[in-house]
Amino acid sequence: MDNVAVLGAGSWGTALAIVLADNGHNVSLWGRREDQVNEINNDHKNEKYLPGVELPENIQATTQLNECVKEADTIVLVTPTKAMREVLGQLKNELSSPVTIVHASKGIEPGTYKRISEIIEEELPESVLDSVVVLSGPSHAEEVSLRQPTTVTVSSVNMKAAEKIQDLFINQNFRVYTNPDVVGVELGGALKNIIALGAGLSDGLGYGDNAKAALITRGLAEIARLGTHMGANPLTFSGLTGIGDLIVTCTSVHSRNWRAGNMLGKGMKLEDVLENMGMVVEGVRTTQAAYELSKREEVEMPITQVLYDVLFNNKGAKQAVDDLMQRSRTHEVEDVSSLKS
Ligand SMILES: NC(=O)C1=CN([C@@H]2O[C@H](COP(=O)(O)OP(=O)(O)OC[C@H]3O[C@@H](n4cnc5c(N)ncnc54)[C@H](O)[C@@H]3O)[C@@H](O)[C@H]2O)C=CC1
Ligand SMILES: O=C(CO)COP(=O)(O)O
Repeated sequence: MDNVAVLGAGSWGTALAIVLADNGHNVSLWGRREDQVNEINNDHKNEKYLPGVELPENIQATTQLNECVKEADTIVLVTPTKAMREVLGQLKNELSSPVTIVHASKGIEPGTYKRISEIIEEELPESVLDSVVVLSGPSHAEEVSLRQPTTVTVSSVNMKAAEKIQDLFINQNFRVYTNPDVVGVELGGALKNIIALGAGLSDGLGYGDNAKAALITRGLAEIARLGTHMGANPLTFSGLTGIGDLIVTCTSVHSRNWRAGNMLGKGMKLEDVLENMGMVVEGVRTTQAAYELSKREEVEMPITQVLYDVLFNNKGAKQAVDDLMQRSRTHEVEDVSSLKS
């Protein structure tokens, strides 16, 4: 039985805390709001993020970061990508010996184009960082919290650390695989959110399954194109953290990215969509980061490009789909294997 600190008491942090608590670990969950922490400790609920779900009693929440991490053998970071540097800045002051950090967030930082494991390594000194492990895959919090069958992948340059984290999380409802390709695992998880926005947008416009299948397939092609260019193993994109997560995010009503795209497709403005959601929609910032990175690296990403124009340049949703359909003709498979279209 381990002591595990989970930083981020939103949907995914709370769902992962449930998995860990089901496995018998002592879980300390860090939240920002006093009322939410009281609700978790006294009523064993987190109604805003996981309505109707009863939380195990071995999850104890706190607003005090030092309290949360002081006994922790492992720290699981599950705040939005935007908050990572701020949270790591606070965490650095609370650590005195090396600890394994697991992160389960999905994004790329605009401006630096860093993956989250790179941000962690930048912000935490080696003296307090044992290993970084990424946890990713097709896993909506709503289903994980109901103990529905789910599979994820953990990845690290230190495979012993990845296996330790596999042991920590795995149970009969939550099957955990390992993969040494950190770059591919992180990029697959981050970039699929862009395509999910596109799938929602297409559904919002009233287009059908043909359009969605096209977005998923051609989306995977551009994810793999950027990913392999950045050093990922192409095979990772046919796994759980590639096509697996792409399918679940593009087809599930649980997906915040899909829902945001859907509202955009129905004509809502981005700022109203984000306000309406009240939860993180990682795909918006990731679209900006991936668009800029693809320009810098000269990697063609047509879906990302039109999504960027919809989000940041007022392009209409229908016009975006028309633009994709009217691109100059190209090969299909060559496009992936030669990394050029
Ligand atoms: N919800 C899901 O099913 C899944 C989410 N993820 C990823 O997990 C990450 C977190 O997502 P969710 O939990 O769903 O988001 P959420 O919107 O449900 O919750 C985010 C939580 O982070 C907290 N937070 C925000 N800024 C913070 C800051 N500066 N300091 C401390 N806490 C802060 C919020 O108060 C909230 O409790 C995202 O990167 C998302 O892509 C990954 C897999 C599944
Ligand atoms: O990453 C997820 C499922 O694997 C969650 O996706 P959303 O952030 O779109 O809800």
